[in-house]
Amino acid sequence: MKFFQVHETREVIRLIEETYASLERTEEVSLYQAFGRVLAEDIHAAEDVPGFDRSTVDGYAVRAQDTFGASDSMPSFLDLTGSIEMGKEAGSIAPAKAKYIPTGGMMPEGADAVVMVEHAEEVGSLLNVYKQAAPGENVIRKGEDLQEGQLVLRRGHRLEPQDLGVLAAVGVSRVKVFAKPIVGILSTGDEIVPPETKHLKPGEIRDINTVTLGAALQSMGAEVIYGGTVKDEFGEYLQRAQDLFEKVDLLIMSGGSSVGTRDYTVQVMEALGEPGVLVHGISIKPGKPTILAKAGRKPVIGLPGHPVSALVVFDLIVRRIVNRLFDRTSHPFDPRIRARLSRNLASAPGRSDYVRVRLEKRDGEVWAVPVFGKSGLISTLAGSHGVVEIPAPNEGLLQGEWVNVNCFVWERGIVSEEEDLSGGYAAQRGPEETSGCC
Ligand SMILES: Nc1nc2c(c(=O)[nH]1)N[C@H]1C(S)=C(S)[C@@H](COP(=O)(O)OP(=O)(O)OC[C@H]3O[C@@H](n4cnc5c(N)ncnc54)[C@H](O)[C@@H]3O)O[C@H]1N2
Ligand code: MOO
Repeated sequence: MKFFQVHETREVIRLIEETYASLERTEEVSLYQAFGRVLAEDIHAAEDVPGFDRSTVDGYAVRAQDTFGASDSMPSFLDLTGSIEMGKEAGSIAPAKAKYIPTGGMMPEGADAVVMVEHAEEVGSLLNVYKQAAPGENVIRKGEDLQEGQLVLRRGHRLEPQDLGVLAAVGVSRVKVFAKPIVGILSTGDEIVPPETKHLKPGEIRDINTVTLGAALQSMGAEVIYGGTVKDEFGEYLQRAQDLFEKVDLLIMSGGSSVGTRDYTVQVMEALGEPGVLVHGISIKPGKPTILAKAGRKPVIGLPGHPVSALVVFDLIVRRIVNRLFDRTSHPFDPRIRARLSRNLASAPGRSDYVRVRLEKRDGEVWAVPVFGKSGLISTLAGSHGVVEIPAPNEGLLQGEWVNVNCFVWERGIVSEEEDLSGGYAAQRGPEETSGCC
């Protein structure tokens, strides 16, 4: 065992990638149950979306060239040859003809633009057009949304509401997703009692980490088994850990990770199975006494008892392990925002510091205001919006400096400098195609 030989964060992240494997357990769910689940297959569009040219307005389907030069004082005169009904075949139009078309209606063969009703007037069987239309105006082209054969969503992508819309559009009503990883949480400490405890005895404190870690896990799409609290007694601790370990894909233990005489977490982890403890100590603050182990194929993690440390380490390290379990590869967005630091921050070189900050808007700029306090004070975390990292080689950051604030947005993928931020959409569009309505 590497007893408190601290490892650098980067080294630990690499080890996570190399050591813990995807569960490769999948299931099929309907679109109605797919929100928040992680895709276990690439999805290709089996057909064009839409499958036909459609109008985006209520108006008249025309050949654009028949309207060229039209204005209030010099309208174009077209023959009105009927109406298109929603969900029905649209037929065709000949030159100098027009058909009424509702929003979403199918464009008739021969028409390439729609004149809005506001810009035209029916006079008997004639249509006066007062504004010229450009080819393609007010029309969504066949396949403009998605093209047959196109890769639309990638394996490893978490399904958001808009993704479910894409699946519905291409007619995929059931999808293969990764099974939810089952994660067990066990909190240790003689002083820790359940949050429901009305009256605390001297020396007792209520269990904070079980609920904070559980919620963070749930927001990532994991299924949580709450193991409750266990006393600092090796036999009982091991028994409870073993019972929980049998039921889960990942076991998280909070507390007892340091080097106190009753800190049994390392011993319990070693006893759960080979290869045992891989890392005891990371060069970060808070969170130094974090433990990473593996028993058989399963990851077992020991988090520091201090509530701030436990949640900050979850965000930085454990999130990666959970994502690994369902092979989650892509990121819906970058949760870091740029802000200016409101005061100097000192740091000891050789370890990465994660300083809690509150975000404030001052004169149109976002400022990161450090929230100081010991890592045992959960209220400091509740009063923060994220953390600023002071990387290991740095001795601090200066007031007014622009920094990245890693916001506490629990549901998200991993974002680091090296990783691409393209999101789950396989299709990348040019900037000129990203704007516009309808
Ligand atoms: N001699 C040293 N002592 C300590 C070191 C060290 O390097 N040398 N590291 C300190 C750091 S840093 C941390 S963090 C803590 C971590 O200790 P443990 O993981 O062993 O945690 P405990 O001692 O069990 O608890 C620490 C603290 O947190 C409270 N706690 C524990 N579990 C919960 C919970 N579920 N909910 C709320 N609060 C909890 C506990 O009562 C203690 O006050 O070690 C330092 N010591
Ligand atoms: O994990 Mo400890 O909080 O570094 O103070």
